[in-house]
Amino acid sequence: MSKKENKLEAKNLDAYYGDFHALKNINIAMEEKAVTAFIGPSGCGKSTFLRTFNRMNDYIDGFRIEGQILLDGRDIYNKDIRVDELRKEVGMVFQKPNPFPKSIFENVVYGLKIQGIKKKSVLEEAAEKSLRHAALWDEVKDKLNKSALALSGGQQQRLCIARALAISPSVLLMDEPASALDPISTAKIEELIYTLKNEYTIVIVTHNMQQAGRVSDYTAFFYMGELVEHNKTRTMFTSPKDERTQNYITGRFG
Ligand SMILES: Nc1ncnc2c1ncn2[C@@H]1O[C@H](COP(=O)(O)OP(=O)(O)OP(=O)(O)O)[C@@H](O)[C@H]1O
Repeated sequence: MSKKENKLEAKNLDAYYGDFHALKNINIAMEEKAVTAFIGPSGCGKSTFLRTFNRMNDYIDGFRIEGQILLDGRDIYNKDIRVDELRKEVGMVFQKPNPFPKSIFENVVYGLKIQGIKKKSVLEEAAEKSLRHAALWDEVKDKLNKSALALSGGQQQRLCIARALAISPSVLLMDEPASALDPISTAKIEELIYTLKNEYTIVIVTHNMQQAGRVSDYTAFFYMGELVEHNKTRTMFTSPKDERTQNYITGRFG
């Protein structure tokens, strides 16, 4: 099998919140249609780094980057990049499920409606496809017009994944997507991530090392704003190269 292309890359990336140097000379290339987990102790920069891939940090006063973030080889911080177009390509799911106070159906088709798609049959088809993809269809198909807020936390998170998938991204960023969920819902999200990687490039921030071991092909370990080590997950967990990685994965700090 030929080697997969690099979907996402960071080159000599530094990031700052005002004077605070949050990410220090990060270099990484992430394969397409693979799952990469970002691990590391609290405050080491995982979420900051994740958010650079869809420019979510742009909203934060005083935040700036140096270096490059490439999506399919294109620098997404270039002046000619439209951020709304970028976010269609790079979807995001957050730690706490954040459905809108609308019906299940309206949540899923929200992004499509913003794009101006009005035709009912197109929206219905997209809603079903996305909900099936997010492994939620069977649980909600008879109550699409009910409020999304009446769903369980785990269902709400899968709904948010369906909402992200509806706009056909190629990358899915997930910031601790299961940390607010019970073990059964967590297992469902993990299974889902495993199936989604056939079609999407997935980057997941997780505090749970077992979870990183279960769902990811590659793991990147961050420590105090540095990328210490990036390798195949199995290699990283069995024979880490750096002492700091070893200390972290054996629970000696963090
Ligand atoms: N909006 C902000 N303004 C200023 N500093 C920030 C901001 N967001 C994050 N930071 C700082 O940047 C550093 C990295 O934070 P980040 O949230 O990326 O870490 P993290 O590894 O994701 O942590 P956690 O695992 O606790 O979520 C921390 O020192 C944090 O205090």
